[in-house]
Amino acid sequence: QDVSLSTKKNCIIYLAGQALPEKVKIVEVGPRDGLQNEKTIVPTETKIHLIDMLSASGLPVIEATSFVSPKWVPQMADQVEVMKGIGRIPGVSYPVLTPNLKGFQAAVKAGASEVAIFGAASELFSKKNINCSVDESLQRFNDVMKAAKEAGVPVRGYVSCVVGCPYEGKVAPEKVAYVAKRLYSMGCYEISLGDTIGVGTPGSMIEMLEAVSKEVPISALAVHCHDTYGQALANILVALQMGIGVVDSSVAGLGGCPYAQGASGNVATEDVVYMLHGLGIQTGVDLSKLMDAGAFICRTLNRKSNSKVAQAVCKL
Ligand SMILES: CC(C)(COP(=O)([O-])OP(=O)([O-])OC[C@H]1O[C@@H](n2cnc3c(N)ncnc32)[C@H](O)[C@@H]1OP(=O)([O-])[O-])[C@@H](O)C(=O)NCCC(=O)NCCSC(=O)C[C@@](C)(O)CC(=O)[O-]
Repeated sequence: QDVSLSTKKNCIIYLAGQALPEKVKIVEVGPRDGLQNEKTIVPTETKIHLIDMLSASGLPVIEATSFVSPKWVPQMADQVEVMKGIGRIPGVSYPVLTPNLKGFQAAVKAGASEVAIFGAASELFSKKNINCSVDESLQRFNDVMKAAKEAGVPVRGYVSCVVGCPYEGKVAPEKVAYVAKRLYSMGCYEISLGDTIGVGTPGSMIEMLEAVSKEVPISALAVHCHDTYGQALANILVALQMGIGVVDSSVAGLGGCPYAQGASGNVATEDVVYMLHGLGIQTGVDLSKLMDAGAFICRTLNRKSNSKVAQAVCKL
């Protein structure tokens, strides 16, 4: 079954009268967000092979690993070996998570040329995830940002729990707007808005995006949707309708945050690419090669893909 760009001829860049971006940048987070919660340690060679396959599929950004404490996230303890082992394709970016200056310095030493800092709109989640309050985290991120500016390293910013928190419940859009604005003002070139536990619906997404877009330009926003309640593609679609052109996703829908009980994987990259190509939106991704990467990691982890597209074409 051909699920490539066969629908491209019927380009619809308007959907129900609303303009959609002609191109979308996909930020593949599978090797980091997808694997960080795996109970069994995934061999470093497997991680490297996965990243190399994802690179070959045409993805422009692949979040490779994180420079966090191995006591907190043991699965990412081989971050240096991963960074040294991957075959980098020119034009592809391989950012890594850095929660503090220590992580930033180690990342740069290992060859990272882009990093991401990660905050939250919820106090309790911030405490559980990075062991500090939201304001303390912003202080730490300032230090990272200062060092990154000196080193000429671009920094992406995440805000977690943008519509709901596993510990606090509903999160007010103003809180999300506050943290997003602080990250943007300190110099993050892009702010990724994470529905960490996948509770958002198009209604709550629009409310949150309206509040955030008053503080941060739409052109600097990305959405990062987990698919716990099966709402991710609908939520991404409303973000596109609001003009957002950057979408985070995880091959085979792998993942979940270790500090967010009940969080399932990110939306599957295969499903996002299928939807975008069906809408006539360019991504530069070869869906067939992407599915090969998804099939490889599912085979290796001995599990079924969470991608509906992969299930439909039996590349499990
Ligand atoms: C932030 C800390 C380190 C604070 O942890 P802490 O315990 O408060 O840190 P500390 O400064 O007191 O140091 C304690 C120990 O950690 C070490 N340490 C300190 N920093 C580092 C570092 N960078 N790399 C390696 N080691 C580090 C430090 O050297 C020391 O080692 P010891 O003396 O005990 O041997 C910790 O809480 C942590 O590592 N948290 C990471 C949590 C994480 O990775 N969560 C998942 C990613 S976020 C996510 O998934 C959400 C997202 C982004 O996808 C978006 C969404 O979906 O919402």
